[in-house]
Amino acid sequence: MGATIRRDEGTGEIFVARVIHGGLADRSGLLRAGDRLVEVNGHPVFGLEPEQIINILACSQGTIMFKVVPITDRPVNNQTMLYVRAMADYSPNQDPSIPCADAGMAFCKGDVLEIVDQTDALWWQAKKLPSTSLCAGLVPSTSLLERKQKEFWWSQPFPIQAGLKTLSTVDEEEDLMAIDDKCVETDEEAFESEELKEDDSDFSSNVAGVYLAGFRKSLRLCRRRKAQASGYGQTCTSRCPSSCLTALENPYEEVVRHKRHPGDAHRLIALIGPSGVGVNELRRRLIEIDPKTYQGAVPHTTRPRKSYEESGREYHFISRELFENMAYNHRFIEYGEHRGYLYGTSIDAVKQILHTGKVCIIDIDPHGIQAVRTHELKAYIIYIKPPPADSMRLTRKNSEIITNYYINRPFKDEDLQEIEETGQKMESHFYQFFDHMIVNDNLQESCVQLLTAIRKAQDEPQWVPASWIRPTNQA
Ligand SMILES: Nc1ncnc2c1ncn2[C@@H]1O[C@H](COP(=O)(O)OP(=O)(O)OP(=O)(O)O)[C@@H](O)[C@H]1O
Repeated sequence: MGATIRRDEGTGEIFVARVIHGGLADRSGLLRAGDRLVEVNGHPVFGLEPEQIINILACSQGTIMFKVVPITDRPVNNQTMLYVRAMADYSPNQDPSIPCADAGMAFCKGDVLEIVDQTDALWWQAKKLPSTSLCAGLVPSTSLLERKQKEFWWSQPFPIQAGLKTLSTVDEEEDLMAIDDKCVETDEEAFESEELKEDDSDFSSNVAGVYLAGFRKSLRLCRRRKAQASGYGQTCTSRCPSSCLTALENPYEEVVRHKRHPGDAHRLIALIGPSGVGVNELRRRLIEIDPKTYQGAVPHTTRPRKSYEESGREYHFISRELFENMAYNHRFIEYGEHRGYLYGTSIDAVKQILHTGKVCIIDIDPHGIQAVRTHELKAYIIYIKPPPADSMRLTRKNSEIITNYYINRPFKDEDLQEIEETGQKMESHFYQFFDHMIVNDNLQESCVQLLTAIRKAQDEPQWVPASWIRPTNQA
């Protein structure tokens, strides 16, 4: 019927506890939360348990008659519409504390919910969007879900701090020894020459005079090692202690429907995915298709400039002191150290491209998420998901992967397995931050999907955090 009842334990009286928005009782307009129930089909209900009253209802046929004493002070519904993105999963069937599991609504991380009633401090009523259902369902309020999350937190098998690792599992020291012993491909000299090779392949493909910056292998290797050494969560915590944890712990994030004004800067496009899935291949192809529209951010480094390099083209070459200063002032989306030099992608390098009217497309790893989900960058985050291992084995037959030890070598089964596992962990921890997902199976199709998603992100209304549109001090 779309209503729940409760018994006042002191007096034995039965009251309508809540009327579900859009349900039968609500549509009839005859029952309100707070009404006192006196009789059901002629049976006095005073002193009965709610279950006994439900039994009377269940055995009734045809018209059901309620005798009620209406509540005198009807609460005025002056609530404004609230839309939130769920940052956690919820299942009413596994929640013993829900007043009525049948009236509950399950949701998953990333779902957008329309909160239609917040009168109850513990149980809100919501619809999942897009929704065709007239009837709302019960969901825990923010404070209740926070409480539940804290209880749940201790039973998590993978707390965020230790949840993810990258393709290699050895620690930094073992790693260097392994390089000396087994893998001559990546000793310093070979690495340098690989960088040179990379210069040929990356920077000579300067389409229409545009250099493809931000694809340097040293930058990608540095990220891989940093993640390996510290774990995504820890790095994140140390870099952005308050904002990051707040976002990870908030069970709901208020969102609004927002369409970019044609005169505004484009939204930053951030690709994320397990190392080796093809994030950079997709990014590179996109820029090559239309370099006048798409561009990568030029990274910063403290390594010395080589004779053929230009500052601001391959990298912004800066001193260690300046780099550390920028890091201290949170000017980097992410940064790390590789072979004694610092590398990073700065917020200003992204803004520089956005100000030219182009679409800036970068790749980030999970600890860069909070740095790009801001009012000024309004990042649209696209998760590049690995296809099932069998399919990957086929499509990657002739492809090569960068690992900690080898610059380019054919994919092995353990790489595919590791990409799949890392992808699963990424999804399970960070799915709520992904605006779109592309399964990178067939490369051509993935490119088309990427182009379409980016166009939609720039030109069609999207759900974005409300703080981006009504910035607060915290945002
Ligand atoms: N759909 C695909 N089909 C076949 N090969 C692919 C596909 N996507 C990517 N590749 C190839 O897989 C290899 C790894 O891709 P890429 O370098 O883009 O990885 P990545 O996700 O950027 O990871 P990392 O930054 O660690 O290198 C490359 O050789 C690339 O050409």
